[in-house]
Amino acid sequence: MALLELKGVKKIYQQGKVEVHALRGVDLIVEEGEFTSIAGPSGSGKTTLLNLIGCLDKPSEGEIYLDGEEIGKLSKTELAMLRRRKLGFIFQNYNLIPVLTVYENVEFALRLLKEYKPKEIRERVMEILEGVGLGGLEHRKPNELSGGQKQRVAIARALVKEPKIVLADEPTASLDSETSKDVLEIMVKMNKKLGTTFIFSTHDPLVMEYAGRLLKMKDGQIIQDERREK
Ligand SMILES: Nc1ncnc2c1ncn2[C@@H]1O[C@H](COP(=O)(O)OP(=O)(O)OP(=O)(O)O)[C@@H](O)[C@H]1O
Repeated sequence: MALLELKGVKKIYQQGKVEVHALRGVDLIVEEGEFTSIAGPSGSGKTTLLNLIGCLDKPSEGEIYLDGEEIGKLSKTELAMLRRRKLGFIFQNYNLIPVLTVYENVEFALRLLKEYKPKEIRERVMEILEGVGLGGLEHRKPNELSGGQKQRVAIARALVKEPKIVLADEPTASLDSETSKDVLEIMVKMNKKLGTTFIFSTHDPLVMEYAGRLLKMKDGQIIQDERREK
């Protein structure tokens, strides 16, 4: 079974009396270890699709299987557990906790899981911070970091629990092109090292260039699915 499978997924938002058809029947299979980017014009449904894959919302129709489980059948609590254990999120605006240090921001994601002993937590956090090139900066607060460094903290936070999939909504939108490149290189490196599946939504041609698979969306449907040799 594929890591992720969407079958006939539709999403309809109710805007007062008007129905907005954000996804109009999406079929998609994503295998473990893919580095996939979703492109498409504004309003084509990219964020809606990521939100459904991220178990932040449920489809109006169709089925989504994540690591063998159909997410439409899960309760809110089960969905939250699944999200915590199997998914990592990276956002355009980093979403770091400003009062916590770099170390504590990353540590927090592991503490939530309640599965690791303090020593293990320390080892894992330090290892992942080294991995994303933030060794030595663990005592800084987010406002003492550059944009690229903040996004690296977000990457470390997403990866520290070794999720099955990392979902990144416009991860380079707040970064200049040089920094975007650095951040993408880090994600490629972690994708290769840990085998984590990455799914991006983006307008950034650079992200599309790095992607091993490029999906194009239009009007709530996937209209192109292109794989590239890397
Ligand atoms: N909560 C909501 N309620 C009603 N309509 C919504 C909601 N969220 C999104 N939409 C609509 O659904 C459609 C798809 O939106 P979505 O945010 O998924 O597009 P997108 O491709 O991510 O766009 P962008 O590139 O601008 O972020 C749009 O028409 C949008 O207005």
